[in-house]
Amino acid sequence: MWRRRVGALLRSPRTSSSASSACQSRRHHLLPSEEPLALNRLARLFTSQAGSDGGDTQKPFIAFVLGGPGSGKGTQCTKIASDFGFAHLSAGDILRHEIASGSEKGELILEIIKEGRIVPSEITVELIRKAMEMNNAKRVLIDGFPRCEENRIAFERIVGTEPDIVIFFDCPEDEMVKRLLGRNQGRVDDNIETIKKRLKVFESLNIPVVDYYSSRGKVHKINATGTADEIFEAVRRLFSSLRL
Ligand SMILES: Nc1ncnc2c1ncn2[C@@H]1O[C@H](COP(=O)(O)OP(=O)(O)O)[C@@H](O)[C@H]1O
Ligand SMILES: Nc1ccn([C@@H]2O[C@H](COP(=O)(O)OP(=O)(O)O)[C@@H](O)[C@H]2O)c(=O)n1
Ligand SMILES: [Mg+2]
Repeated sequence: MWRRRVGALLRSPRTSSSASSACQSRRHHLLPSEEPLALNRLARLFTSQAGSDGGDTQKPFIAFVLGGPGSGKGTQCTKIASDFGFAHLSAGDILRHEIASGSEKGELILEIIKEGRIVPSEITVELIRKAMEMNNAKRVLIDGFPRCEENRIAFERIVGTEPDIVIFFDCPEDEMVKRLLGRNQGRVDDNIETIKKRLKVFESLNIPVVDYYSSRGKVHKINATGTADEIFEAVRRLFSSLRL
């Protein structure tokens, strides 16, 4: 079974203390009252899967797509999805969708995104898990996640698997800033003040995740300068070489 059994999940610690402090203060941690609900839902999922297919579900091929804000993750993921048959799950889009739903959780997410900080991992991972479950795709791109060690550890704990590969779009800061200021999608975080904060968060919290996966031989670094089509040529070469 590619996902961890629920008993093991219930026994695991929520997050190690070093992991929780890795992202930021725990001020906005998931409300304690919400966790049992999440675990109950997970328990139901495991029960129903065991009944329908004997307990085993095929593990999808998972690619985490990382890079600084404006490095072109979303642009390249759209192309990969269309040419290589991947589902594209953008963590940022999933969080913005939750904001648009008008939920209480959405209000909290909005405040965090405006400040360029990272949303508590349990919230993001639970939303990604649900999106993966609904999608049920065999090949999945998870764009903009994990943003920090706490994200990474929470994914492993809640979804119970690791990515097959990690794509890292390497782009100079001045180019990222130029692209973000020209993005023009009306995003609350595409202003110079928030962009500076996002770049700091990227350096201090996201690069360590890239380093972690590099040490495990999973990272494919792509030079993200040049036109989107030029960059996609390198991406295409990489995906064509994978055993999917
Ligand atoms: N290679 C590129 N050259 C110039 N602009 C680009 C390139 N790739 C993407 N863009 C533009 O830069 C902005 C940020 O790209 P996006 O794909 O949203 O990046 P990310 O998801 O990493 O923030 C968008 O307006 C996009 O159209
Ligand atoms: N794993 C994630 C992804 C995004 N986010 C939040 O959502 C914002 C926008 O993320 P995004 O992936 O859409 O941003 P881009 O890098 O695509 O510009 C981030 O700056 C974070 O505030 C998060 O908290 N955790
Ligand atoms: Mg994006």
